[in-house]
Amino acid sequence: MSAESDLIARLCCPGRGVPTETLTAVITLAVEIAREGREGRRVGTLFAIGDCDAVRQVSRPLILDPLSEHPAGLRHISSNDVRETIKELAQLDGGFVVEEDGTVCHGARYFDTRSAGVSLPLGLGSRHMAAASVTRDTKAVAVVVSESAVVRLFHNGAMVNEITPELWLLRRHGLLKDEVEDRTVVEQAGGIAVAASQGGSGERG
Ligand SMILES: Nc1ncnc2c1ncn2[C@@H]1O[C@H](COP(=O)(O)OP(=O)(O)OP(=O)(O)O)[C@@H](O)[C@H]1O
Repeated sequence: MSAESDLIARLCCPGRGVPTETLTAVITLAVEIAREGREGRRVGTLFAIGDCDAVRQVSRPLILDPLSEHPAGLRHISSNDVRETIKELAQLDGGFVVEEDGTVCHGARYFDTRSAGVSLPLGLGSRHMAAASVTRDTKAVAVVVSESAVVRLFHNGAMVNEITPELWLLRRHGLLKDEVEDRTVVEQAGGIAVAASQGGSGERG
């Protein structure tokens, strides 16, 4: 099992309720947004996945919601139409809320943010702080696309992985050799540690 699929499996533990397929689909979409941008510009956005009732309590719409009124059956993340719609909407301020089953329920959502009790590397801005905050206040897992074209995963109020889109795609297509170095964040009891690890065989806390 690779370092990333190992981490995804742990983030998708039964207590959290986010299935592996949903988290993998969101990360893959996030990687596409990071790589493609939109109309020649870099795009960043945020996905909060799971525990949607609690996430709604700590967030609010920034505009009339572009997604929520459509039938749930038309809003699944596996649909090409939905993925292209999300890529378009990702240009707006705010982020998306995704149900455990992969139904995208809200877009352009602002997440209430408090910095107390979150763990964030210096240099990251308010979008990442919002992701850390929503995962501290709920059981959601958050995926951030940075305008710097990096994808970061958060849970329990902390960043747990930093994904380089090209490495993710190479690994998914089986083209990444094990010795290629990757930057992996390793969960430890009560916190996290950042480690430079060998792809597919990272150290474990
Ligand atoms: N609390 C929030 N909830 C949802 N979206 C937010 C929130 N705070 C900021 N954002 C979004 O993040 C955008 C970028 O903000 P900022 O540059 O401070 O974040 P950042 O963490 O540095 O992200 P990036 O790496 O993409 O620049 C804002 O324009 C806004 O769309």
